[in-house]
Amino acid sequence: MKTRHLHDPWVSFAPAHPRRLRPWLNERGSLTARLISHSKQFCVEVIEQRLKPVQHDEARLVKLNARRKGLVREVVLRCNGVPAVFGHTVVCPQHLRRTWRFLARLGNRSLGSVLFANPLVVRQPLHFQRIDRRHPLYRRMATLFPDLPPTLWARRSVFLLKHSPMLVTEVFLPAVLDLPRNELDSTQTTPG
Ligand SMILES: C=C(O[C@@H]1C=C(C(=O)O)C=C[C@H]1O)C(=O)O
Repeated sequence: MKTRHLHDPWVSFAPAHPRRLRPWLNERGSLTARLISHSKQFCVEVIEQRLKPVQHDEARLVKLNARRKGLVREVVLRCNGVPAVFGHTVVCPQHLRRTWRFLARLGNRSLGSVLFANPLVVRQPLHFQRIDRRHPLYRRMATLFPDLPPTLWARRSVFLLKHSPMLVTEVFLPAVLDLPRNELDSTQTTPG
């Protein structure tokens, strides 16, 4: 069922267009795995991982008092050396001591390689938003990438482990559309 909340710009359905982006937006498995399967070379570039203020809607999703700082991990997922996805992950610091303690040692390994390997991790539904310079994540990306298009598609979801939430937001850069299709795409193309 499609839901659009009056004051929440994140929607529960992926857009129909751009058509070539849909398989990426709708990917329910690891985005890392999909990027790897579509590129010759893949790497995670960690931009920063530290305590910093987070947006109120993010704080609410990770059960963080909005006046406190969250642990924020920002990465660029590069395919064949080209930035393809900007990853922005938020957790409440108190959950770093136990549930999400692996984050301290993750480094430039993909978060997805750990999350999707743990059967106890539950992913809540994805939500989507087309962001522009009015959104703080877009403005953050503008400091990292020259010549951004005026709008970018983003998706986010909460990963739960022992009732501790981790909010993962992924913003898709134009280079994703240039990645070659592969044999999986023909079986997984979203109809319509
Ligand atoms: C959740 C995943 O992990 C990816 C890797 C990230 C990281 O290393 O910080 C962040 C966002 C994700 O795109 C995934 O691969 O699906």
